[in-house]
Amino acid sequence: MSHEAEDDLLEYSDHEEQFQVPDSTQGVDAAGDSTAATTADSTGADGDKKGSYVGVLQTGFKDFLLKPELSRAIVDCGFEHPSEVQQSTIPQSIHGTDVLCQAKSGLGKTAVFVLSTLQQIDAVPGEVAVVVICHTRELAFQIRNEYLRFSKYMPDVKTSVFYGGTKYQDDIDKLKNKETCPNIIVATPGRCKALVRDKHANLSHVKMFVIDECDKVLEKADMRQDVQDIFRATPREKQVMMFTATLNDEMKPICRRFLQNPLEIFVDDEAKLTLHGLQQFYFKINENEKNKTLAKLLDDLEFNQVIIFVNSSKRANELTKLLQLSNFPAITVHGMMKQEERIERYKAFKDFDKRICVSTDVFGRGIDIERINLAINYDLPKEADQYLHRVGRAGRFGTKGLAVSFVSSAEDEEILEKIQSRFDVKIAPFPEEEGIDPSTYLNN
Ligand SMILES: Nc1ncnc2c1ncn2[C@@H]1O[C@H](COP(=O)(O)OP(=O)(O)OP(=O)(O)O)[C@@H](O)[C@H]1O
Repeated sequence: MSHEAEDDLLEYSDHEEQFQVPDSTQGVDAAGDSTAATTADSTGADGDKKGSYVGVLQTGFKDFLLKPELSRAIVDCGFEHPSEVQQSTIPQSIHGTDVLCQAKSGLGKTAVFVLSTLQQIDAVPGEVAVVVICHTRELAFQIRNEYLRFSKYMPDVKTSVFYGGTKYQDDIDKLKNKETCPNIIVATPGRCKALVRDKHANLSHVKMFVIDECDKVLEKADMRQDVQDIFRATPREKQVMMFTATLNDEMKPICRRFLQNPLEIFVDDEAKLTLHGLQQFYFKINENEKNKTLAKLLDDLEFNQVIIFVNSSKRANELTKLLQLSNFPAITVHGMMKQEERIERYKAFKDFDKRICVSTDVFGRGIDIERINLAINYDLPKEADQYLHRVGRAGRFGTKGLAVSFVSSAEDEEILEKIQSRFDVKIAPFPEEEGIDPSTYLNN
């Protein structure tokens, strides 16, 4: 089997789709909306301003005493105050402590590991010091871009992204040349494992190992095995950090096998995973009413950008065609597309060139598109956790947003019930008569 064919199998697939008392001595509850943070209402005077949600913490990034080149980049990125999860994690993670961190969607988990690794890195040419693993190619691409943003004033630090569906030889060439060999690798498990197995990636100098969306990455045996193989190629002594918004009790011990005496940050109550800036509604309709309802929503609602989730690549293609025929300028991203095209479309959506994106769960987690204020579940996901991740694409970093889900079967109704009871969120019938005041879900 060719490398590409092989690691394609091991990446996240569309069809794969089918919370908690801190229990460590170092456990901390950093749900992200307890005490201080809830006092900041995202609909307040400057409530639309990104980051204002967490401003009440009254701490600044300067309190972390980061390298000046990192502090400068933080200012350039427009980060004023650390979010609660950043506040509770960074002071220890920058000193090498292992971390297992659960915090709700969109509140800046990425910056925790990007800043921590950049703070500690000693970039030796030709040596890989940091490995970051995540479950999808677009997320890997996005994380690499975060590294580029924050290492802007650290010219010696080189970061590369490796994932399946691209030319294997290009990765090999990059790794074998001391001038281009990255100090930080961001990768999906399949490609990274192949590079390690074939001895193109030397991980013997790795000092920090990160798994983003760790519950997803370690959930299925094949991906977990790949990560274990990569992990084994790194030295025993290193810092390991893991992040996710959802972490059930079965996954915790699996994650802990990779960790030594970690700082554990859990959301002690699943209800706290609810995003308060996000309004959530449903339509109970038949399957054959979905298209008409969707078109009406897209006409009636005011959105900056919208993401529409479906449960298969085929449905994504069909729905996109239909929307285009109705003059909605939609694009689609799913796992059955050429990789370059996937990334091109991700960029077009991220750069606001496109406003409507139909996607499978390839975009269901981790993807951060600032202007999405509307998430639609054309198909309801099969798991309550996945609902939380999907709707979290809207309402990032305390901004406002709207989530609308179509419920069209008895199975959907059960899932809706589960979501509401587990996350203590009220998902109301969509108010068709009175409509929704756009100021409640539209960010300035
Ligand atoms: N302190 C901060 N101030 C302002 N913006 C921030 C801050 N921290 C993070 N952000 C921004 O918030 C957005 C969400 O961050 P990020 O993608 O890291 O969230 P996340 O916790 O990983 O979410 P998810 O669980 O959905 O993956 C990003 O656009 C990021 O740049």
